[in-house]
Amino acid sequence: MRRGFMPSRDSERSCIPPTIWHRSLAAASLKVHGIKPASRYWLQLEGSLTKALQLCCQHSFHVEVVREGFLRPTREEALTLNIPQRQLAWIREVRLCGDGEPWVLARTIIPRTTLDGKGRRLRHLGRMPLGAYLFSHRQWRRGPFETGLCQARNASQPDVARRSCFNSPEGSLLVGEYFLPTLLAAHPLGRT
Ligand SMILES: C=C(O[C@@H]1C=C(C(=O)O)C=C[C@H]1O)C(=O)O
Repeated sequence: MRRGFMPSRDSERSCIPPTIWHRSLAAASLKVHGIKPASRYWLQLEGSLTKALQLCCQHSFHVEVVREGFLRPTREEALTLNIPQRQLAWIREVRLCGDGEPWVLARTIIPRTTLDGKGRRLRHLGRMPLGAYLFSHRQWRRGPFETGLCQARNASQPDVARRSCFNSPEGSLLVGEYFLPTLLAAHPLGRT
């Protein structure tokens, strides 16, 4: 079982806690005393997370860009994407907010080669959800999910996450989604 420990990087600036990645939800479940039903629901959700969150909103959904730019991925992220360990990548960290409050933190790593050609659009998403781009271009295919166990530093931080690679002829990118307690409390089983 491949496990990746993502040590805190720029931890004083990143809002995302260090996370240990496991090949599957079952593998991650063996490491903790059970994973809550609400966490399981969101960890296993198929399709666009953005769309699922929008269905839970009473009045508004928006993306807050926390930081975006050419930064160095962690060694573990570079290994996952099979890119040189010291190569910069376009890194996007956002909050996905429902009805005005953050529900999901997301961290996306986009290798430089993926930004060539049509992929250059990925540097200019701004407040447009990444999923709106990926799921509207058929050449992008999502790989399997890994489950992450976060080292939350306080009760407002996520304790579970998922991540997957999206692949296309233009290249790949790695999307991590960290589920906040606010979402799990308000919408334990998604739209009701
Ligand atoms: C991949 C998706 O895009 C979402 C939007 C993101 C963004 O705008 O940066 C990042 C992760 C996702 O939760 C999705 O909607 O499933």
